[in-house]
Amino acid sequence: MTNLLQGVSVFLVGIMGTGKTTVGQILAQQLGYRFFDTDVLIERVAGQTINEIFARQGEERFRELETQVLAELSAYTKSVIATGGGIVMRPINWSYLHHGLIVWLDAPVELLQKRLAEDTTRPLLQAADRAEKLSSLLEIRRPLYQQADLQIAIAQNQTPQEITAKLIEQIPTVLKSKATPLEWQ
Ligand SMILES: Nc1ncnc2c1ncn2[C@@H]1O[C@H](COP(=O)(O)OP(=O)(O)O)[C@@H](O)[C@H]1O
Ligand SMILES: O=C(O)C1=C[C@@H](OP(=O)(O)O)[C@@H](O)[C@H](O)C1
Repeated sequence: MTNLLQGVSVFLVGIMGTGKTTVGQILAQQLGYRFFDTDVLIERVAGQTINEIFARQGEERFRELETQVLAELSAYTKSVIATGGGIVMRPINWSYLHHGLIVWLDAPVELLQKRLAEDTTRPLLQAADRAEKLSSLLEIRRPLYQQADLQIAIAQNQTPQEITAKLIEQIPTVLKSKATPLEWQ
């Protein structure tokens, strides 16, 4: 399975709740890759939760830490990296994401709203109008997610295992159509 990607890392992008962490862990296991979650690493570096970083130091500080963690991860091979939903917003982050295969998990907003209805860990969704906030974030970011190498459309009731299987099935199509950067050879 690893041969398919020749050790190239996979970066999962997409809005909050699409399943980057859930799918990423299964994908890593199936590829025989390591798994990393940028949010977990940010919390470790800062010694605070994501909520605390936003509340005490603000979103800009969180974005700086996110870029710092991503820069370090981009040097790794054989890794699946679940990124935070806002990672696509900073142009510099794309230079790091392009070290690997960028996969967009694209779930309908109604599904995300249902999944995150009770969530308290995402500071951008703490407002009373969380459903609208999620929709507007998705609209702003959609053109950026579309820059990914591969888009995986997620349907209602699809299990993480089914989504992972679909992703693995589609990898060869994108590897063929993408020029092979030197570090991939
Ligand atoms: N395919 C799926 N079917 C049902 N629930 C899912 C699926 N993928 C993720 N979830 C659930 O949705 C929530 C958000 O998933 P998560 O992997 O944390 O998303 P992300 O990392 O993209 O924010 C979690 O509670 C997770 O268990
Ligand atoms: O969309 C965003 O800007 C964010 C998404 C979160 O990650 P998930 O996409 O893993 O929830 C986390 O990085 C932070 O709360 C900000």
